Amino acid sequence: MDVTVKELQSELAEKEEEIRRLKQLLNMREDQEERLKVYISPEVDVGDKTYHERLSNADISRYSRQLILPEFGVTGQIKLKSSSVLVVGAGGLGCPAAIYLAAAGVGKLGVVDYDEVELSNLHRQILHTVDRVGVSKSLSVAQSCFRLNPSVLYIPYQLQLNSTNALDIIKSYDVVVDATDNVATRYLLNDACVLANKPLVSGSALRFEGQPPPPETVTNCSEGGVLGVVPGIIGSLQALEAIKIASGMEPSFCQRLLLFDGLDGTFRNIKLRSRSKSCSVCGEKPTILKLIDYEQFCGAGATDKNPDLHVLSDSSRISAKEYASMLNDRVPHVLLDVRPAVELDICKLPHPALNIPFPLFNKNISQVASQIMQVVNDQCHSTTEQPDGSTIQVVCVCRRGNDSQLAVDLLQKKLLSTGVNLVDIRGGLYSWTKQVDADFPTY
Ligand SMILES: Nc1ncnc2c1ncn2[C@@H]1O[C@H](COP(=O)(O)OP(=O)(O)OP(=O)(O)O)[C@@H](O)[C@H]1O
Repeated sequence: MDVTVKELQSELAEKEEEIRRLKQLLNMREDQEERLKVYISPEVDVGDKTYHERLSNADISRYSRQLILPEFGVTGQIKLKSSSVLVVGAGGLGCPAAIYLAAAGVGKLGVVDYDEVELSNLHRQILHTVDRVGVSKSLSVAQSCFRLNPSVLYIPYQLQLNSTNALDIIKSYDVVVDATDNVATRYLLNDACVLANKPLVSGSALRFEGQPPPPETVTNCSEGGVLGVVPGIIGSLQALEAIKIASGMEPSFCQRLLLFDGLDGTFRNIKLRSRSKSCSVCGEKPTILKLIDYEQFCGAGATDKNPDLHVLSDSSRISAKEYASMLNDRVPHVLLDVRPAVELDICKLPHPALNIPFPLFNKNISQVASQIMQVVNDQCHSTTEQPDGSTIQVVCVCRRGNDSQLAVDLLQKKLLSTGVNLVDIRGGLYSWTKQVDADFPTY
């Protein structure tokens, strides 16, 4: 009975939250419509596209500094105002891209993102705010842009762009900006834009670099890290390119790739080879005539959410709570932390740990295994047997409980004959915060 009441309460809370968000969206749309009546100049409707013939006085004041640019001028502004841009991804790249497109006066701005704002987004996803943690990212970006320029029509899409919905959404926009963070969506957007004949402006930013990384090193901001200003620079460049295309100016990166290195402050501009006649998407005899399953094609998910690995059997895993009891009971063991050294400065479990970052396991497992055995032997006075005859435990931990499993798996094969008992902490430091110490930081 209790469970049912709890379930109903949580369902009710979810519904209330949904109603709150829908009300927010409705208010925003109503407000927008009101202001649009004041701001928008006379329009001529041609099919499903709205063309503006002239600029209002408010437009002239607002855009005056770009109107006096001979390369852009009134013609460019009117074209921009008649155009629509879809920004896919409302994160580190999408925020700067969207705000500059809105500020410059694009006519319609669509923003796609399935995710919600998290605290760890705010150092670089600068249109979201502390009070919007938990709110839809696409809505949050639309709200921030609306505050800057209410004359733009904003369409937030809280959904994951996939092979089923992509063409339908893309077809009502003139330019598409890829501000996502995973390979499957990048392929999807490429093919969808070729099929729909829409220009695509792609960008990527990781660590200190604004460039696509080599496939074997593909990671994401959550794993690889990123200095917030780097996506700011790349997203702004994407906005510039999209504005040029939408306003009828010459694009700069057609068949070109710009590489940015924030560590040494350099830009490199690389010429790409021209369209291949044999390309299966845009070649002379294309074989891809409709969107395919890009997650399967890339062998990777279309979100950067890390799936939980299940590599070890239950007997090789302990919970964070069980480890806390081990510490409490002073059970002798070796704690092996496999996170990169830089992450140890952020937080550590309350027990001295041997730190061997996980990439070293793949590089030289023999050396790693002997390093661990040395520490185990030192601790047990040259024996793996404890006074009561049981074997000593090596407890492996990482941030989320994926690398720790892979590390234990590799070590178990290597140390099979030594009698060392290897386990990992299920869910890593995340579950330590959840199960043992709510004050322990998560990152
Ligand atoms: N297929 C997709 N459809 C809609 N949104 C997408 C899709 N793929 C990625 N995104 C969105 O693109 C954005 C990419 O931005 P970014 O990498 O800065 O954010 P993040 O995923 O929140 O970062 P972190 O890795 O720190 O969690 C994310 O908000 C993500 O939800």
